[in-house]
Amino acid sequence: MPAHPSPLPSVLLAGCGQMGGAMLEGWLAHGLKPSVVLDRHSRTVPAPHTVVSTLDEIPAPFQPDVIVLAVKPQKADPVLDTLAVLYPQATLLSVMAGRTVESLTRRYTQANPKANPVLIRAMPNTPCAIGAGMSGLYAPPQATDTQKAHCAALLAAVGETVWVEREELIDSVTAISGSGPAYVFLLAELLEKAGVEQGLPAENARTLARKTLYGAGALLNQSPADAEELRRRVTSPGGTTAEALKVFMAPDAWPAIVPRAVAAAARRARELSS
Ligand SMILES: NC(=O)C1=CN([C@@H]2O[C@H](COP(=O)(O)OP(=O)(O)OC[C@H]3O[C@@H](n4cnc5c(N)ncnc54)[C@H](OP(=O)(O)O)[C@@H]3O)[C@@H](O)[C@H]2O)C=CC1
Ligand SMILES: O=C(O)[C@@H]1CCC=N1
Repeated sequence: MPAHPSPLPSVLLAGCGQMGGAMLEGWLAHGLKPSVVLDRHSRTVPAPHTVVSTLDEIPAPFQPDVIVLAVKPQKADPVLDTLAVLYPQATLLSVMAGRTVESLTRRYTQANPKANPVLIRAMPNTPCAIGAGMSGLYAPPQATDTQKAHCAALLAAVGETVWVEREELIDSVTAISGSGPAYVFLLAELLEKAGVEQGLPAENARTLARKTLYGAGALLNQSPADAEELRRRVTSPGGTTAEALKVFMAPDAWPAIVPRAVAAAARRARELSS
């Protein structure tokens, strides 16, 4: 990944697990103003950045441009309570599924009635770790251009970004691109298994499945053609693909299952909202 022409804003990354860690890898590759990572599991970051295992360990003068909330939604409240005292005027970028601007702001101001935070939401995905992330962002009307630019810069440094105009659309983004890599990894697992059932050695089945998803993804990314057209180009009339697609595209198969799965993810995001 090329070095960023100007360093990214300084962050306090609260939570450095799967998603926080993926973003941090990309940010470090780009160049980040001196930042602090909070995570209770030991990890290291190169100087001048520091890792703390509790918020009490943050060096007193440190004032991040953006606090990135990347803990599980169910574990956010104690973190918000302490942050509200330490950083009453913060710009917070939440990548948490579900939790709304209103619920996060309410918790923050309950913990410190003098706090006046601005919450921006984003839904990234783990390919951020290799600069191939896809993030949706939402900013409420009170967010300033600088606050939005800082948050957008962080996510643009690790992939593509789209802004959505209504907060509830972040739940839709979550169900498509936030959770989406898992759907693709599931397909890789199932193709690999099916390859073994067809008699391929396990190592071959694994390579064939992974590289097919990689190649098809890269072609989708580069080609101006619609996915549907790219699919047609593989499907010879009366050939092998058509037989497989009859199974995948049966009315009770993928055309029914994919929207149902996406709706289930979006529903769960709404359940996590408060
Ligand atoms: N995983 C993904 O693909 C995506 C996740 N997200 C969102 O990102 C957020 C994080 O998800 P994910 O990265 O998977 O979760 P993880 O559990 O992998 O990461 C969170 C990390 O923060 C640590 N942590 C939590 N609370 C504290 C605390 N008070 N002090 C110190 N460390 C703490 C956790 O430790 P411990 O486990 O011990 O609590 C864990 O190491 C979620 O809100 C999720 O909705 C968004 C997009 C995609
Ligand atoms: O499964 C989850 O809840 C998180 C949000 C999107 C991806 N992982």
